[in-house]
Amino acid sequence: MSESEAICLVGWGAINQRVAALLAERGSPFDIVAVAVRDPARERDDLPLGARLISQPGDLAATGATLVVEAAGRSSVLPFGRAALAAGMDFAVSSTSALVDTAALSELIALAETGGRQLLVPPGALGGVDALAAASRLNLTDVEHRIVKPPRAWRGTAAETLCDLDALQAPLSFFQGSAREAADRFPQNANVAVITSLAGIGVDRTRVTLIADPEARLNAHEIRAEGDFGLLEIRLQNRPLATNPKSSEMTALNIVRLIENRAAGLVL
Ligand SMILES: NC(=O)C1=CN([C@@H]2O[C@H](COP(=O)(O)OP(=O)(O)OC[C@H]3O[C@@H](n4cnc5c(N)ncnc54)[C@H](OP(=O)(O)O)[C@@H]3O)[C@@H](O)[C@H]2O)C=CC1
Ligand SMILES: O=C([O-])CC(=O)C(=O)O
Repeated sequence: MSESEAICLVGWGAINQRVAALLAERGSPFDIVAVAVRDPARERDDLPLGARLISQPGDLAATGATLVVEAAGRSSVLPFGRAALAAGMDFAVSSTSALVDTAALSELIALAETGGRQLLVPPGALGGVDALAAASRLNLTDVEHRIVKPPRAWRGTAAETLCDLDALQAPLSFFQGSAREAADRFPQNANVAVITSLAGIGVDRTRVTLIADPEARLNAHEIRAEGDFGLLEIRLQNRPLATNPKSSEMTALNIVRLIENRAAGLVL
């Protein structure tokens, strides 16, 4: 790999802590120069060596980062995305539910284009997004995304108002609707549906089913797409992250892949 790149992480939760740990373990030549958190006064003894804490989007410009990686939450995407792209940094989004807001998405894309930078959407907890995005160059007629997670991954979400998660004896489909509805109602679990939508036929035509399965131990994503290219069927079963059962290990791995690819001679 070539010379190191300066990175700012927005959010210091399950995903970004795992990203930092994986980069360090792998000896990847990247400098995490800053971490954006909501409360910089709170002590954190596990920060990457040399990283400074910031809290405001306006603090980004002085960090010297060239890539900003968001894994914080939906409300952080627009302010940090705006600030990063306006400061000439690329911006990678994890809380993709924020991108159902068409005006916000258009604004970020326009900022990226004006500044010659990129708004990056890594595959998150998914795989096969490349094939879906390629397939969308021809006509796609149908895209469905089913998300199957153990009940504990749905705790603290609107699923609790739709079913009794503790009483489940068999898999229960508690939501069916568009990717837009799924992302708006389940922003902690349905970011992936927006990624599928952006790669495929958009947030209003992508059909989403959410399932709580008492036998499941892993977070599963099943995508089925049909179109002029043929038929795509993908089923991924991801290990949840130790510190957040809603989020999958694959999300951190895909960010590590994005980061390492920026300096790699061979890009995969
Ligand atoms: N694209 C995808 O496929 C996936 C996306 N996600 C999404 O990625 C995001 C991160 O997930 P995960 O790491 O598991 O979540 P966590 O809850 O573990 O961590 C999020 C962290 O972000 C911090 N935070 C929240 N808002 C802000 C803000 N405005 N500025 C700075 N920090 C902030 C919180 O810190 P504190 O509360 O201390 O301020 C918290 O530590 C979530 O939105 C999640 O829904 C998750 C899985 C897959
Ligand atoms: O990690 C996952 O399996 C997906 C997820 O939480 C999301 O899309 O928000």
